[in-house]
Amino acid sequence: MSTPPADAPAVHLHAVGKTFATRTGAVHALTGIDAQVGRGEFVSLLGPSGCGKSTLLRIVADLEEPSEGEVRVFGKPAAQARLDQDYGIAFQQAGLLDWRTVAANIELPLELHGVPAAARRARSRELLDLVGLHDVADAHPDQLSGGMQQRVAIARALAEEPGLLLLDEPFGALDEMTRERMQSELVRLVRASGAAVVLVTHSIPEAAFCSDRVFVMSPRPGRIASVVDVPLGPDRTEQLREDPAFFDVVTRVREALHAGSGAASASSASASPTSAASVERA
Ligand SMILES: Nc1ncnc2c1ncn2[C@@H]1O[C@H](COP(=O)(O)OP(=O)(O)OP(=O)(O)O)[C@@H](O)[C@H]1O
Repeated sequence: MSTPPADAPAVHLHAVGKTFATRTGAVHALTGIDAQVGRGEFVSLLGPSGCGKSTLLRIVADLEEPSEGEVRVFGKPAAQARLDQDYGIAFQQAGLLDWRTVAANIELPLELHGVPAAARRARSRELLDLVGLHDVADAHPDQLSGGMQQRVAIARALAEEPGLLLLDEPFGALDEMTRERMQSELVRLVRASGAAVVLVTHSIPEAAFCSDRVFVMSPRPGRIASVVDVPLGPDRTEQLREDPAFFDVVTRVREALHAGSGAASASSASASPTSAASVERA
């Protein structure tokens, strides 16, 4: 394989579509997805239930094959990026192993890839500090709250210093207050690590608070109906939630979501001139 360009975006999707063959016929989950996520950029995927958000994330992660189109992760085919551990992934269920300690859970991907014990331990200590959990390193996951378990899952996803984090509703099972706290922590963590993020969410405020851009999807077959730029700067602190600029973004995302639901046939990323320009921006 030729060497991928050093400035290739974290994610590049061109004309991606996905059709599932089921016993009751074909399910057209995604069509005509054209988008890029820049290095270090935080993008959310928002859209009605069943519009294909998780499927798109799974395609980027090479857990699902697209039926058509091209997927590149840091300029490489998705399968190569998976082999190279270019991304970390976390889902709504933290998916921790209860028989391993918190530190041992974080070290698991490093262990699987043959990283020596001393280096693994050093990395898990560093990550536990980063997520504020160093005092529960030797606890077991079932002794932690849901929010703490999600922090462990995110630390585990960051263990191999990936340039990209793929997150599917990671805070979906948490109460509202914990969820808000986790959002600011997540933004702080990924800014510190420099990773790009693709976050699947159902929450308009979550997408607005965390993202640099929000990709709003139409109902099935899912396409990117519009892209909302979020000009709220790099620091996302709790005060931002009271800021009129934040309300403005929430309103724009909500309007885009409603417009997208009524315009299932709108062409992807061309709902407005700014959207088209944004989606092509690396
Ligand atoms: N393995 C599969 N086989 C058949 N159909 C599937 C499969 N995976 C997903 N689908 C269908 O594809 C469509 C998109 O599903 P997906 O889970 O990606 O949507 P979503 O936007 O993430 O939904 P939600 O917001 O409810 O989690 C749905 O109609 C779903 O039933």
